[in-house]
Amino acid sequence: MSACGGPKIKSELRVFESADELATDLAEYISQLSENSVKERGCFTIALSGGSLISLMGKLCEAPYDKTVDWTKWFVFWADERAVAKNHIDSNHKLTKDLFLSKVPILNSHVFSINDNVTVEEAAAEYEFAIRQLVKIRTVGVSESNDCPKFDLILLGMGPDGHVASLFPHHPALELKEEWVTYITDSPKPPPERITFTLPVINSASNVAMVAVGEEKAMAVHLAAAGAGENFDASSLPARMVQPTDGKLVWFLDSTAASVLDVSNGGSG
Ligand SMILES: O=C(O)[C@H](O)[C@@H](O)[C@H](O)[C@H](O)COP(=O)(O)O
Repeated sequence: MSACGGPKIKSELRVFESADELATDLAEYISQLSENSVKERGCFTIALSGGSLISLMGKLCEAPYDKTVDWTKWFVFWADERAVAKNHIDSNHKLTKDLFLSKVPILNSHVFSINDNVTVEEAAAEYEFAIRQLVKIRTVGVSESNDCPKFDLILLGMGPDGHVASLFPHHPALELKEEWVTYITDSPKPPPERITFTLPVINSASNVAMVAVGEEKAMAVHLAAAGAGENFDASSLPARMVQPTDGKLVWFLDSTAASVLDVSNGGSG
């Protein structure tokens, strides 16, 4: 692995020769954050996205993590979900259940999936309400700088267009300041209807990990992680708008996704 940081404060870039090496480090990173949160707060709140990220988390289900992680203290959320039935092939819940949740002893009552039986508008409102209840009792922490939930870790994939969660380039959802969870009906990546965390929630997390593998992500990684010109329109690249206020951002990249980066400019921030 080579490590370097971009110009942003509190961000780190981790570049790996292969997706397999990335997956090994990602499992260790998540397990360490889980251990720290359980020690400090008695629980670990983690929000997941869809895509290749979930299979890259696979090593967490293997030794030693299957035994060493305190799974009963995990509370699982989704940073975004597609508006399809929970058993549909496109469902992020199904993906996570098949590849992860079915393999580790996380309590069912600690898994906060998004309602697939109502409209996206209702599902987003319901999800935000559920998170508000958990913030009130401090199962989910609260940001010191605003009243946003402070997840211990939000894991995000990134599309070649720089979208994260279901926040797409130039979409009005990028501008939302008050909402914690919103919905869209015009996703350029199918399916069109989705529910997503907003940027204020993502940027209030204690830790955000952005995970990207593959050459098709290289240009977006370069622009989002390493910097772009001053006149760069941030809304054209949502990944660049991921800048935790008080938390730490770590990029996990394979060498192809990092191929356009100039790592010589790096250094942990
Ligand atoms: O549900 C989704 O579509 C996502 O949460 C989305 O933001 C995903 O993480 C990226 O598109 C990266 O996906 P890949 O890693 O599969 O390219």
